[in-house]
Amino acid sequence: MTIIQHQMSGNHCFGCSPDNPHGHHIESRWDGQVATCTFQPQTWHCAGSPNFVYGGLIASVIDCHSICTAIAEAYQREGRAIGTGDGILYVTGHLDIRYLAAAPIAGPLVLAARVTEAGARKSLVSCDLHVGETLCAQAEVVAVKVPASWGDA
Ligand SMILES: CCCCCCCCCC(=O)SCCNC(=O)CCNC(=O)[C@H](O)C(C)(C)COP(=O)(O)OP(=O)(O)OC[C@H]1O[C@@H](n2cnc3c(N)ncnc32)[C@H](O)[C@@H]1OP(=O)(O)O
Repeated sequence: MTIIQHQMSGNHCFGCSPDNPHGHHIESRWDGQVATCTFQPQTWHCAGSPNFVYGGLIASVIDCHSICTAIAEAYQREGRAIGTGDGILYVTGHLDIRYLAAAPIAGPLVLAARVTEAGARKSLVSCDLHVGETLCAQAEVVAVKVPASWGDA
């Protein structure tokens, strides 16, 4: 399955660049409809309790995974392999997360995202985050298309 981040050059993102030494290095696997991501939290990613994952970390991985899903779907809509031809870039316009159950720090966090609506300037992405059988968070993301030069600004 295609790893979205491995197809894109010039990616400095804290959440998903393979080249950012301080980042989370998330990897989003795209099957043409759904993108999945598995993220293993570390003990220092905890919330007030050492046993549960910090909500900001959950937001971070959902954000990045969802935007990369929007990017992958946009390339597909144009009939191009990810990262080929003129760059396609989306940024987060709106991130709406419902934290439904505390996520055990033992993880792993398993994310599944899909584009639910796609327009010329924005895409809506829905993302679920499970640990085991438990749906811990559910998010709706507005991904807004920006010029590829945004990545170099
Ligand atoms: C190659 C590497 C790739 C790596 C992936 C990186 C993932 C990183 C994810 C991030 O963290 S990105 C960083 C956090 N986000 C930002 O910094 C974005 C800051 N905001 C902006 O730059 C602008 O406000 C934005 C580009 C989002 C919108 O400005 P525009 O002037 O381009 O939007 P415009 O007003 O023309 O609206 C275009 C469409 O988007 C919609 N829209 C814009 N901002 C929105 C918003 N905030 N919420 C909801 N919808 C929004 C707007 O309604 C409209 O919808 P319609 O086409 O249906 O009319």
